[in-house]
Amino acid sequence: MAHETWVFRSWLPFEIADIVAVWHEYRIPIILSTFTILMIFRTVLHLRSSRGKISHTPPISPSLTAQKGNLLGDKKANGEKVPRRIVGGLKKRKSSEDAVQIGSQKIQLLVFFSSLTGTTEKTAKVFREGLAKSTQNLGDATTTFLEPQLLDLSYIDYDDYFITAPKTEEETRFFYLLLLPTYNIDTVLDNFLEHLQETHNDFRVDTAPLSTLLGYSVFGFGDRGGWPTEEEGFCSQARGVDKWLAKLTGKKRAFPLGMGDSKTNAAERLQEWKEGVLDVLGHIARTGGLGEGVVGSGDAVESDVEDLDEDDEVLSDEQNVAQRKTKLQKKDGLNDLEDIGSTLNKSSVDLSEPLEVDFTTYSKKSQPTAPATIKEMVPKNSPTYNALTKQGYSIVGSHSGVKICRWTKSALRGRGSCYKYSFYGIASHQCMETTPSLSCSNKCVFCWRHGTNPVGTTWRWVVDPPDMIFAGVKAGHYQKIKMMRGVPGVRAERFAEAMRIRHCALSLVGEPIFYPHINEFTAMLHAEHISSFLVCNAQHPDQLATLKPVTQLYVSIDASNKESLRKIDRPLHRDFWERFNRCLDILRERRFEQRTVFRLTLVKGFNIEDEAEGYAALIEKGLPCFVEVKGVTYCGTSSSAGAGLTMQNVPFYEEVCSFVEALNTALAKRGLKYGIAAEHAHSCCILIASERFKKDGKWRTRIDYERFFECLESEETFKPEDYMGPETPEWATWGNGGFDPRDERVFRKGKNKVALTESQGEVMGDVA
Ligand SMILES: Cc1cc2nc3c(=O)[nH]c(=O)nc-3n(C[C@H](O)[C@H](O)[C@H](O)COP(=O)(O)O)c2cc1C
Ligand code: SF4
Repeated sequence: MAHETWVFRSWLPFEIADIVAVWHEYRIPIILSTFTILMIFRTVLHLRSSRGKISHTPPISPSLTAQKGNLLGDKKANGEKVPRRIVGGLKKRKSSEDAVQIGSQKIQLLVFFSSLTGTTEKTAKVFREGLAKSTQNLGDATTTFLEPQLLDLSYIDYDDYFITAPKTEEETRFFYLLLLPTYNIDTVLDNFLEHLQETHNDFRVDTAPLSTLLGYSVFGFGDRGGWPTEEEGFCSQARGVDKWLAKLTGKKRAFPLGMGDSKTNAAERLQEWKEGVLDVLGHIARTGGLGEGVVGSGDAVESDVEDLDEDDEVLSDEQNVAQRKTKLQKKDGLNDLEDIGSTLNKSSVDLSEPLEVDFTTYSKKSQPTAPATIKEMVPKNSPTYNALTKQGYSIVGSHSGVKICRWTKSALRGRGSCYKYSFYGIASHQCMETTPSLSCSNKCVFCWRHGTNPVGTTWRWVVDPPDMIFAGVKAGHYQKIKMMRGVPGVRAERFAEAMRIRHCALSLVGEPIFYPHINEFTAMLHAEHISSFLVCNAQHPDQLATLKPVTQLYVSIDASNKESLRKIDRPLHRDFWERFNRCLDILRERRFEQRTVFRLTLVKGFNIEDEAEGYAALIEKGLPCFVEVKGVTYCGTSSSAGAGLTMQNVPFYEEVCSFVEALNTALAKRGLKYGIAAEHAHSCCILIASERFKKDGKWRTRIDYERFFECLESEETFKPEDYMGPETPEWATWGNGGFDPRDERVFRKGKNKVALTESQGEVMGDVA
């Protein structure tokens, strides 16, 4: 350094040498201040430029034009066009990523429509205005709903909206609503559908380029006068658009496809659909995402998966993540249901004393002593708990369960209700299947519960309060219904109706009257005008005798004689035959207080052959109002195989019919006034009814539910005839098959329609 200074001095002027000396003296402060000044300057520039951007950004970005250009192809430096890949498809993202950043979310609703004769256009304008008003109050401090925009599909460029979602520089996310008529002549809708299909199949575009949308939902207008059913083309184009958008958005159907007949119910259907959509938008505002949904319960027997078109099976990306998460966190979710109990401080029943109920003997004297510690029937993490939850049950508290049955799912999709609709008017999508006791005292060979439920002759477990069970099963049921929201084919109006439980089938698994507070539980159902169909196994006469009236009371009659009953029900009680007979006596006594039913489940090789006379004798003893005869449902599980059941044990529908005819003749021979009233071939089920339920030559097997509640609330004695409903519809009567003509008949892929659905019944995994 000394050498360098000498060199400078030898040829530089004196002042420069001084500057160098100053530099050496003050270089650190000089560098620091220069750096600070530069940083301040840069920050000021940056702030000025970003302010300019915010104030001038339009809601929909002009960048679309650029994207369009890109789609047609990028140019190489030499001007040659090369295919361009549009990215934005079905990314595997964390579910939270899908959510709009809380604190900055802006939601833009785009209402697309198409119209030829003007009806949809008028409706869409009014709809948009209503939507603008309704969404004004839907947002909060963190979410703003921008004024919904109306877009005519005849005038927009599809590339602007249906290749990728519009982009804005602000944090705005889009939600699409489409109101579409259907035309079987050439219209703009054909081009639109073609565009969606081409985009999906375009090798340059990822398969789900619209996955950045928050969600979408479609409503179709059609004319049932000219196109009565979906097969004949009712709303076919709306259905097509719904399907393609499911693919393009990566399964972001936010609410089921709505459909209305423009000549009759379109306004009503549209209103229901709109309410459903608003509900989802509220959910998005609160949580930033669509929420969860599943195709089915996941169980081979119970799941709907095989009913879905492979490429139509639609769950949102987020839903799929949620579904996996739900599985992983099932335990936590169930804890929520269980927690309902702990939050109910005051139960309507005094539970301070653990209840010990003896079902093994009629003697009132010999109550066994209580065990030192009372255990839970189905403790969490027990093998039973895991097995039941795997089968799709939600366990409520420690001994109750709820599950949505396949018929409920089928009815939500407009594919038919269970036989109880044909016979009694129960709409399956409004029916909750539950039990307050997962434990049973039989091990029936045909039980589709896979032998996983606990068994016992004595209630020796903790007893949960009925109000906790009631709240828990309802919450579990609604949760499962909501999870069906994104499933293809779910009908908007049925989904809306399903959010009000109207019927309860107490028959899921186990034995409902095993539960010591069953009367309090059914009273809670009735207080909310939910009908009660209670099935018991004819093994608990004491409980049956004290049971208060339910809408319809069943006993399972699984055999006509003692030996056959022992083989088929494998009862735990030694005195099972005496118990069984006593139950029949009780039923006979109760037949003028409530509707009583014998449920016969026919198993070939076990309880059909030569037993018609035996069953007729039992009917003579119990004189039930109705006799339901059903072919057994084969579940194809290892447990049914273990019990010795195969498809050979499943009777063909023709065999069930022959048996019913033989039984009917046997009843007539005994002078009993019964007749074959109705059938539901789809589930291999036939109804024999007492002529008490025939008026003016017409069967009246249906129920007037509101009348039932009136009778109950009057606190006066009433008879089953007092709540007898209207005539059984023609299509449900014997000889007409029993399939509701309003529903769409769907046959499973690769299965022989005749063999399965007509002859051996659908495997609906349900005998409720
Ligand atoms: C020529 C013609 C063809 C139609 N084709 C169908 C059809 O295939 N399926 C359907 O459900 N409705 C069909 N419709 C009924 C219309 O979709 C329905 O009337 C709709 O409300 C018309 O809406 P717009 O007035 O907005 O054009 C058709 C109507 C016309 C006039
Ligand atoms: S099968 Fe049973 S649970 Fe399912 S809808 Fe019918 S009655 Fe309800």
